[in-house]
Amino acid sequence: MLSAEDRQCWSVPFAGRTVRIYCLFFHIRRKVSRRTVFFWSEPGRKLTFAGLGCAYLIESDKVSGRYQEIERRWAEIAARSIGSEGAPEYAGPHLFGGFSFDPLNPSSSDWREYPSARFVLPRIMFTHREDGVWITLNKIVSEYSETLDWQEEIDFLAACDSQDLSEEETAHADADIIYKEEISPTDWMQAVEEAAEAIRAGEMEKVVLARSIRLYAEQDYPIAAILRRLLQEQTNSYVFAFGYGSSCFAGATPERLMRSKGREFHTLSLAGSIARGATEAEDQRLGEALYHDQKNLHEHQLTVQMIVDEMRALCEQVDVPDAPILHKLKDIQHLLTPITGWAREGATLLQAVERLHPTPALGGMPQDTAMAAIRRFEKMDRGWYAAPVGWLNREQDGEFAVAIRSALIRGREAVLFAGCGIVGDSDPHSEYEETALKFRPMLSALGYLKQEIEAECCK
Ligand SMILES: C=C(O[C@@H]1C=C(C(=O)O)C=C[C@H]1O)C(=O)O
Ligand SMILES: [Mg+2]
Repeated sequence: MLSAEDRQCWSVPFAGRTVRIYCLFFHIRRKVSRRTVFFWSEPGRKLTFAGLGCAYLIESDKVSGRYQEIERRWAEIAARSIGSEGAPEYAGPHLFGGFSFDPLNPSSSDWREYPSARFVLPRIMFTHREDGVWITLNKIVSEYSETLDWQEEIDFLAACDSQDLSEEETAHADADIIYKEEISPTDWMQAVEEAAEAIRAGEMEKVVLARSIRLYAEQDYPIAAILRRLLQEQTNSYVFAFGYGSSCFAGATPERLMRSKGREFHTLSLAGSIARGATEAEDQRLGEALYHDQKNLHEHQLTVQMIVDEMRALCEQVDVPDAPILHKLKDIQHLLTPITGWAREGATLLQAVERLHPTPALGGMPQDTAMAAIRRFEKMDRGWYAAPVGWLNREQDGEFAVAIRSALIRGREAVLFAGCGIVGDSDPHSEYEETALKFRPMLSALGYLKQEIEAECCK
């Protein structure tokens, strides 16, 4: 165990100096192309993981059965892990990865590095908690392997020089945007209107429609600096990044899908949104308006209903409060209902993920009709956007969040995603405005909002 000098900043004393974990990882990735990296930090930042390299890869291109395949293959490896006895709970072998939103939707070239399911046991993993920092090294060995040799990992970590690292630390995220591309707002609002009509005609109850914005910058986007900004600005959200090959999918999502520890299962319904106010009084007024707004309550309640039904199938006992609470983030406030359960014997985290995904907060209701409507109306590939991403430990416990407020970044190009729940009385213009709020965390991390403000000031 290493002691952290500056616990607030995810710093570790390493190779004679203090480095920030996210810098270390994304810096190394930039230097050594085609590296696999991930980053995961819980809301409140009590637990942060960062991983580098791939000791073992588990993928599935199955349309159905992808959750079972990942679970089965991880259980085989995890059951045979040696050498980590006595490691603290959050160190030792952990598996990180995610699923695509809709394996039935044809995949676009943007998402070529993000298949239907991809999970990685990292070669090197940092765990950062309030009580310390651990480094885990993973290697797959067979009964014929000779002595274990970690020299390669150690040399690899020692190879990053401090000067380059400090450059990465100070690199600011404000890449100049030279080009912005998005689906025409009128076309998107037209799709929302058609979806709302289909709902009023009784075809379904709710569907979540998303849109994307594509940005081209003058230089490559600096991933470490983008993560630093997300960590600083989105304190109530999970900050995540999955870097495969030349791409990095990163974001700051407030939405837990499922966390399991033994038989304790924790999930939530997060749906229904309004802006934050410029003053405390305005903020309170907006919060009150959201809390009593029938359209938003309906959007929220459909999600609660589906999650509670699925939780009842998985759990012996399910607890759900009668009313939601307000959940305030930097740019937006939501309705949130926490839902907990005591799992039936044998129920697993990935079974829960399979049952819940997509909840009506990301898909709609009924699920199948909503998925077909998304394919018809959206005309884009969501890839891993709005899909489950997270981690599992050796006991098959872990946590998954849905990857919203996110962007797929490749070199100088970034594609951002945001969506919203459409119900019968949705107003296309307000839904468009709601997606605009949901783009803000990533736009700000990419340095775009600052430029917009500067442009406004210069007018
Ligand atoms: C789909 C997104 O957000 C979801 C939709 C919400 C809504 O419509 O009110 C609220 C939270 C999320 O469950 C997104 O951020 O892209
Ligand atoms: Mg909404």
